[in-house]
Amino acid sequence: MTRERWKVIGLSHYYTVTAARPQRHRQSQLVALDRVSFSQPYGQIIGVIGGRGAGKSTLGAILSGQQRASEGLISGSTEIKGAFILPDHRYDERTGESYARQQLAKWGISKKKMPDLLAHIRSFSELGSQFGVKLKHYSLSEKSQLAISLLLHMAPTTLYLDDSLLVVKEHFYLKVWGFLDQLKALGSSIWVETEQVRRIERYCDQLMWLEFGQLKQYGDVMDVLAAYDEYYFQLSRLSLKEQQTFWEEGYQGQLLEKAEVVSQLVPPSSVDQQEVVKQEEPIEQEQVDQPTEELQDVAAPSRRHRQRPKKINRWPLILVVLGGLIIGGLGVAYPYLKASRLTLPQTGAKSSDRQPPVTTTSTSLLAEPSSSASQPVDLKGTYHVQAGETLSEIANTLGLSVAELREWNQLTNDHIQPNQLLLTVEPVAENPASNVALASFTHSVKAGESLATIGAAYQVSVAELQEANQLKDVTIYTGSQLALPASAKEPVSLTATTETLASSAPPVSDYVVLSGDTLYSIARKYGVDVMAIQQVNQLQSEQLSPGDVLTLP
Ligand SMILES: Nc1ncnc2c1ncn2[C@@H]1O[C@H](COP(=O)(O)OP(=O)(O)OP(=O)(O)O)[C@@H](O)[C@H]1O
Repeated sequence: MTRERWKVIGLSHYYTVTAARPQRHRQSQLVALDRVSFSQPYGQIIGVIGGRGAGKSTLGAILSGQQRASEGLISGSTEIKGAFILPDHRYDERTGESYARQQLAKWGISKKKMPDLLAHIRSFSELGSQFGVKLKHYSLSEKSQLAISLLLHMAPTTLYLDDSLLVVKEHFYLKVWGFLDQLKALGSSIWVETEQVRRIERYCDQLMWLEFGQLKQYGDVMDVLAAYDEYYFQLSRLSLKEQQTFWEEGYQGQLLEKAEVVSQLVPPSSVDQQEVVKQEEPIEQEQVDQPTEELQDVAAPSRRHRQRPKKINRWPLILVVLGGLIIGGLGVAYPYLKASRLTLPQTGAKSSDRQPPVTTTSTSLLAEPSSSASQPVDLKGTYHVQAGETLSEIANTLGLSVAELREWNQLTNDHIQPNQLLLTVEPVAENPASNVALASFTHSVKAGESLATIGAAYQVSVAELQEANQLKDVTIYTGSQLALPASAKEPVSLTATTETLASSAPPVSDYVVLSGDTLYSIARKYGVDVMAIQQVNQLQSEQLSPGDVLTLP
């Protein structure tokens, strides 16, 4: 029986993202990793692949101890973790040798072993006399050669390597792989993230494929590659616009929205322009290199006991309503998807319907449109407004009065929009907490709500809402009725959901000052103000010493 080195269970990671104008600093939690679980035997090279923003680097940062996960458990011996990181500008004034010496000291290499190791690193890196030159004079490939040589000579038991940073000449690249093979033989777990899977495919024992924070497939290299190729082949057949929508929906699906400060609904085009402020939570290597063979909770301490977004049982009434709808021959259309023949919901890592990750072999993006989806049919008791129609025309057509339509739809005037869904029966009961008209199974849009916030509340994706309402974009109007898709669950108060998340957001972390750090470099790294750091820490000067612990504002 193969002994597993790693067992990772339900690894999730959230980032707080803040959209700048025009959304007035709306905050969301981005699910960068969504309950990823896997195990890995000793001495293997795992290739990590996936589209943009799939969560690869986040996984790497967690596995290599650069970052703590929001949730999840990792078992296994993890004595020496290493990630391939190029020296940044903080080290500009150091020579390659002094940088290497400092890193080795950080990793606990004794003074006795140091000269020997430095000599090996100098030779392996092929830097020669440049080893004694300041890093600010190094080219990218020279920095890359230095960093990888250092890392390999640490013989880490767990190593995460982002292939795209390995900007080296071919012969050096091959030399690195030769070394990796030796480490593998010693039992190291090696993770190589790559954009060019063909470049590393032959070296890998297994492939891990992530998309939108979810584990899509993990296992045999050829199997995963076949599925991955097919997925991207199908994607490439879509038009550029459809591809953009695909990526946008995937990203939106990862967001747990905070509904509050949305002053107005924003059309999709403006989403592209939004500036996302990333909040990083790096931690120091030494803090996490704790040897352990136990299953350990890898979440940040403050978040270990956080509540997950509330799990809601399926609303029994939905079944009743749905039964009726299905029998009534409900058909919904999603014109965009129909046209593209692309089923997107599985690709969006919809935060609200997150399932325990499964290794899936189904990767086809294509689905034949079902016959029931070919003709848009309104939900029973609702009416989709067509372009140019007025409220009184609709009332006439339906044999209703304008007053009835206004009352049932809570309209304060007769203004209606194309595609707006109107209730055409009197709501039987209203659940004030959920804002749902039970009779018709619709949601009345309130000011400040968006498809994403409504989707989060009912645990459906934006795409599903668009499909149910024949919406080509995400524009919705206050007061209008939205049809809820069949998969909608009992709504939660969105504020409660987002508050739970917000309260579990990472606290302001402490930073341990490293040699070479300055107040300015720390401030720049964490996007905070130098004076703010001074104030919070009551610093009288800018003088810092390695080992000082700073509270970051
Ligand atoms: N510090 C951060 N703050 C906020 N969001 C972040 C942060 N770091 C990453 N993200 C977001 O998390 C998601 C996963 O990012 P990650 O870098 O792990 O993906 P990736 O698979 O490495 O992407 P790529 O291949 O594009 O580099 C992305 O949507 C990214 O925008």
